[in-house]
Amino acid sequence: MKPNKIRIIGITGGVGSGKTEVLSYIKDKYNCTVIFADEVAHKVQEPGQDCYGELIALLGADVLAEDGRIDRTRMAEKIFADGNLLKGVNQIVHPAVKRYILDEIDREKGEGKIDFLFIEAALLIEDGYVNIADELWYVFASEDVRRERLKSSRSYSDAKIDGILGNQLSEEEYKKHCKVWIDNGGSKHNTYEQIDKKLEEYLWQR
Ligand SMILES: CC(C)(COP(=O)(O)OP(=O)(O)OC[C@H]1O[C@@H](n2cnc3c(N)ncnc32)[C@H](O)[C@@H]1O)[C@@H](O)C(=O)NCCC(=O)NCCS
Ligand SMILES: Nc1ncnc2c1ncn2[C@@H]1O[C@H](COP(=O)(O)OP(=O)(O)OP(=O)(O)O)[C@@H](O)[C@H]1O
Repeated sequence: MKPNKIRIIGITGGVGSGKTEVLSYIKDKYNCTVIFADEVAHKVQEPGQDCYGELIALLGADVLAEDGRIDRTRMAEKIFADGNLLKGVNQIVHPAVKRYILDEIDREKGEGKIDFLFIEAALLIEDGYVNIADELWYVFASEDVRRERLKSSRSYSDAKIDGILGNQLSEEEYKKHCKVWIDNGGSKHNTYEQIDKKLEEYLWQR
């Protein structure tokens, strides 16, 4: 039997738009692999991994927690308030994340067992994943809705949300680059219906 051709789909959207929520539904229902760029970014920052030393050299030893790991809250406070530091961090972390993801894609293509491979990242467009994925999906909800969800579920402060939002693309930019738009401003059920419609269509076309 011919191995499946895997469709590679990048999922993007602003902070709190529902990317993780969308993917946890997809992961349970479809024959796919999901890679979360944030998780990979955290992995490559662990002691002993590629980016650890370089990040401390850039940010200072005061970002370290007592156990020697990088304290994410302290790191976020620093980098989302200082564009140059954010740029420096991105230059260190993003190439390592991309290497990891490209290796995973190669591995999955070699095995040929899944129908879809999803890559979730807030920064897919900025980081050139446009060429890596077969297509990009944009998950969106209004800023007010996202702010409310982030405050209640993650206790993010307004200042933290503002800092992150200020470093992300505008709605128009996201929409321009993404072929599929998923409106997650309503109920989860409504969002799931949009996803099923799209993915079932792809499975039928195979
Ligand atoms: C700054 C860090 C330590 C904050 O960690 P924390 O656990 O508090 O938040 P978390 O990782 O969940 O990020 C919250 C959200 O902020 C946004 N965000 C994260 N990094 C960035 C960035 N470099 N630029 C713009 N938005 C970002 C994303 O929407 C993300 O989901 C962490 O985000 C990080 O390591 N960022 C640098 C690596 C990176 O660029 N990751 C993004 C995907 S490659
Ligand atoms: N349709 C929805 N209705 C109600 N709550 C939702 C809905 N979609 C997502 N949420 C909740 O909103 C919060 C943010 O969603 P989620 O974590 O999926 O966003 P994200 O885009 O992955 O965020 P980040 O950019 O930080 O990675 C979560 O607590 C999630 O459970």
